[in-house]
Order: sequence, then C-alpha cells, then structure tokens
Amino acid sequence: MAIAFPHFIVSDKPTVESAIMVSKPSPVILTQDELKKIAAYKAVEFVESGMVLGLGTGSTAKHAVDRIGELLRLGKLNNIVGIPTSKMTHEQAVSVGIPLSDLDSHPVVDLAIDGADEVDPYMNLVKGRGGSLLREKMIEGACKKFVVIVDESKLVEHLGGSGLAMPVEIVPFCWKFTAHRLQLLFEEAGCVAKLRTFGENGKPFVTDNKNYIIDLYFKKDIGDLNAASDAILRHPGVVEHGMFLGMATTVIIAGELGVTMKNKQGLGSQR
Ligand SMILES: O=C(CO)[C@H](O)[C@H](O)COP(=O)(O)O
Repeated sequence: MAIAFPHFIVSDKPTVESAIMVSKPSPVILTQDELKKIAAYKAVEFVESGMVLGLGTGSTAKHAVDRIGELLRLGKLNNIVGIPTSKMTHEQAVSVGIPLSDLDSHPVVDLAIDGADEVDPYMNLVKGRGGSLLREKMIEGACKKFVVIVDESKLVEHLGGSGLAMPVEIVPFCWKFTAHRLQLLFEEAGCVAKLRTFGENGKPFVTDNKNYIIDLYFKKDIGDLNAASDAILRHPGVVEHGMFLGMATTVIIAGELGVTMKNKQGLGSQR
C-alpha cells in the first residue's frame, strides 16, 4: 500500500518469525517524526473493519489515530470503535471522526496501537512519559493484540537503561512519603525519585485520573523486572507503574535501515 514514504516498502503482513525486516533499506535520512509515522502506518495495516481499537497516546500513536480517521473517511475502514487511552487522544479521535466507546461498554479490545518510551530485547516496555500509563495499561491489558510502534531510538538493553524516567502514577496524598519509599526501594540501583512538574512554577503534573507521577531515574540495571513491579505495586500510595511486562504482541521499529517487526512468539516476554 502506498504511504507518504515511497522509498519505504511497508506492505507485508506480519509473520510468526520473531524479527523480520519488512522494508527495503532507505537511502534517505528521515527525521524521527517521519520514522514514527512509518511505524504507525505499518501498524494500521493490522486494523480491519468492525474492530474495537485501543487508541494510544503520544506523538507516535497520534499518526496511527490520524491514519485510522483518514481510512474511515475514505471508506476503506468502517464500523470501527475506538477506546482512547487519554483525554488528549479522545479529543484527537473525535476530531478525525473515529466513533468512541470505553471498556465498560466494550470490555474486549481487538487491537491496540501505541508508542513506548523504551523497548527491551524481550519486548518489555516503559510507557507513561506522556502521563497516560494507567489508562494505557487498562486498555492495552484488555486487548487481544497490542502493537507497539517506535522509532529505533526507543530500543534499550534493559528497562531504565536510557537514563530517562520510569514513571509511577501515585495518589497525591503524602506524595513525598511515597516518592521516598520508591527511591529507597531501588537504592542499590542508584535510584532518584522526582515528582513530575510542569510550567515555570513547578506545579505538579496531574494525570487524567487526578493523580501525580513520580519519575524514577536509575543509574544501574534494576534486575528482575517482575520483582521490581511487585515491589512498586506493594506500596499503598502507588496506583500503577509504567513497566509493561509481557504485554506487547508485536513491536514495529522504524529505523534508518527500514522497518523491523518483532512478534512475541519465540521471543519470551521476560528476562
Ligand atoms: O506512554 C506514552 C504516553 O503515556 C507514550 O506512548 C510514550 O510516552 C511514547 O510517546 P512518543 O510516541 O511521543 O515518543
């Protein structure tokens, strides 16, 4: 199918191979946003008429939502129901004409498409630097297929390995206490816990669910991810964290050498 990047061929359907190159190498240097768009368009090829779709949040997922709206307008898709993972995506989906619902009315989601902040070799993810991790985890946890779309800058050897934030959504009540407890939990990994703020006055960033976000920064590998997940969730002030372990069924990676697709089968989901 022709998309906006004719030097990329991104029409192959996914196979069961764990990792395959699905496009020809490109001689053209692409911007990061162009790579995001290529991954997003490739993911939308999985969408079929009549599906209930989880609609992701962020600059990569935005391209997928735009594309789904475009295919609806062109009559190439119909009977789609979207479940947005944030208020922002809700607004975008309305603006491009995607009919919307929620998990109460549609508890089973056929396919979700979303970006990620980090992807490890086992397809575990860090999500939530855009602040929508709770709704993303609820909706993507309810879907039959979860297609993650990234440019190659998101690939890491181990989660937390980019040196950037690992978000944890917490209740605002005594947030300093919870932040301190989270930092202590990962003391050996050199963890620093910071309240996410915005604007010049450093007001707390408030999620769509009226919670705060503590960003954890690690100097070292945090080791066993399931153990880390359990330990974080054991704190009563924690609502959810941004590690998405074993949830992705497909990861589409757009890079300078083309598009690579990894499927869950044969890869394992944990380390
Ligand atoms: O988890 C997310 C939002 O909560 C996003 O998917 C993640 O932050 C990636 O965003 P982008 O596509 O803009 O790089």
